[in-house]
Amino acid sequence: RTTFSTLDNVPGPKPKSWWKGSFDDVFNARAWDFHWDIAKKYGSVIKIPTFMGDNWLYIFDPKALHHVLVKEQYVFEETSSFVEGNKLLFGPGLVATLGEQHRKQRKMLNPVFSMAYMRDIAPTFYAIAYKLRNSLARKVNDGPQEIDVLHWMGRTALELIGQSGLGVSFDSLEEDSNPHKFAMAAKSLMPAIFKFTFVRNYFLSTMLKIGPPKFRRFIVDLIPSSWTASHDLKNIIDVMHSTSIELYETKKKAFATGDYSEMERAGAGKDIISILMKANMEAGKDDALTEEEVIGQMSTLIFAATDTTSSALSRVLQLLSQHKDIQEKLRRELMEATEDGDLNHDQLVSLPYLDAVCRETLRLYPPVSVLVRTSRRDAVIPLSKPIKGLDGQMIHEIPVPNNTNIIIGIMAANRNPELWGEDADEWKPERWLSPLPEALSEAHLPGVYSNLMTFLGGGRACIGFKFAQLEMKVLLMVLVKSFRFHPSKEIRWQMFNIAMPTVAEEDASSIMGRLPLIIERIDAVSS
Ligand code: HEM
Repeated sequence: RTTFSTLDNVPGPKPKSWWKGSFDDVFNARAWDFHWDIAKKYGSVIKIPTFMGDNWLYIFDPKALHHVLVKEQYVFEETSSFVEGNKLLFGPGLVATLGEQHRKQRKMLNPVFSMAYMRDIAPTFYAIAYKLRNSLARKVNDGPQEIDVLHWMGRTALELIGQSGLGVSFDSLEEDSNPHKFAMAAKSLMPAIFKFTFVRNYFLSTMLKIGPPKFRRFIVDLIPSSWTASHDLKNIIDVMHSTSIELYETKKKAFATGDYSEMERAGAGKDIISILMKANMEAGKDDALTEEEVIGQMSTLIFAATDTTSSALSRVLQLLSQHKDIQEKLRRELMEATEDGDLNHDQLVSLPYLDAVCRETLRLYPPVSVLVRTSRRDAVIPLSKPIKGLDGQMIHEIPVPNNTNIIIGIMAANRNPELWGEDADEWKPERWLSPLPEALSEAHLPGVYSNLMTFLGGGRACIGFKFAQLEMKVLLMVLVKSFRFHPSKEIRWQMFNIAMPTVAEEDASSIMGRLPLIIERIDAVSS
């Protein structure tokens, strides 16, 4: 800690406090300006002072990103706090495992997210989208109404992954239906976890060394009920875990007896977990996952698919409400394309303007703005172009000691003006209709999707990125054809782990989001 290293020599913001450095500037609900300012001021490699003088590295340099996420992905792993925290929350699924165990799980799950699955699942997506449309249509039957779009997108995203991921319906999407307890738990999960960000980063590993799980649970039970955060989180985990086990046992019984009646009410056994369970039964001993690992994928999928998708959908509807011309142009494309009825998967994904609107939204407003990796040994991170160190010397690569935390600047990479041009921070779907800047293709960003880091890249990239795009496109197709969206109240997006909209004038400390928009019915929707 007393030796001056290359990492110390990297420019970055001054620490706000000796205790936490700039940690709270980087990770807080209003951190947008801080992230934009440091990207503009320091460029694509930034030193972030954190807890007690510890330095983290913030990167969006393309070569550095490629190195960390692809080339040396087993050196730069998820942080222990992320993996251990997720294991407590969801069990040993994809987001809670590392190295060989994670690779093995991806090997079993990657084929499930195939193009054939996407084609199969498209009708289920349409059916859910029409249910949503009919409920909204009933609400605006007598004229335009203010509606909380985030509420409906959240319920819909959960229903989409519920039916197509787990083969179960959590929500009839009726106005006054009682959501399933799992749906309630999933909805409260993100805000509940966010309260533990600092504790999770710095103390979780130590806390996990205290006695067996039963003892730790006993300790949590002793925490006074007035400190509700820990009890809320424990109750949420209990509901998600017990529901996953129930579902798993139902499916197992159905496979064993051949009686699919229970399962076929939703998903007809075509859901991700059923496909995984079948493949797992046929897999060799070396490839097969344990029951615990399969069960671990259930809450993982719900967690990974719900808030991300509803955040993206809410954002695109808000943007359309603010850009009438783009909304009309999109509607025209959708109307013309569907003169002869609904489009199948392949027709839908190849509509150019719909695609441009989705890509541009996911570029400028990635639901996940930053992620953290940690070096598991001493390593060297190469850079696309040298930066000037604090001592005036040029730095061409950065040696990082074992256990250095690296912040992956997803949003900063997606808005880098050196790659996207001077209008990088404007929402312009049209940019996707002409060839993209040469600098961008030459940069070789490691993202799995369209030169974007939104779904990350490498062995831990989002496994559901095609699923997410299809969800967005089906819902936009159905909703934009049926309704006109207008802005309502001033909205402030919170930079939680996943971006969430709130109403600016409402309680600033609220961590349950809301996105009121005025919805006007424009077609003869049969309700
Ligand atoms: C717009 C929507 C979505 C966005 C922006 C998004 C983004 C991401 C990102 C950035 C990661 C990397 C997380 C990390 O390394 O810590 C990730 C991982 C993951 N995503 Fe998504 N995601 C979306 C939708 C979905 C959907 C719909 C599914 C499932 C159907 C899904 C399943 C997963 C899973 C299982 C992982 C963990 C992969 C692994 O560790 O191997 N995501 N996602």
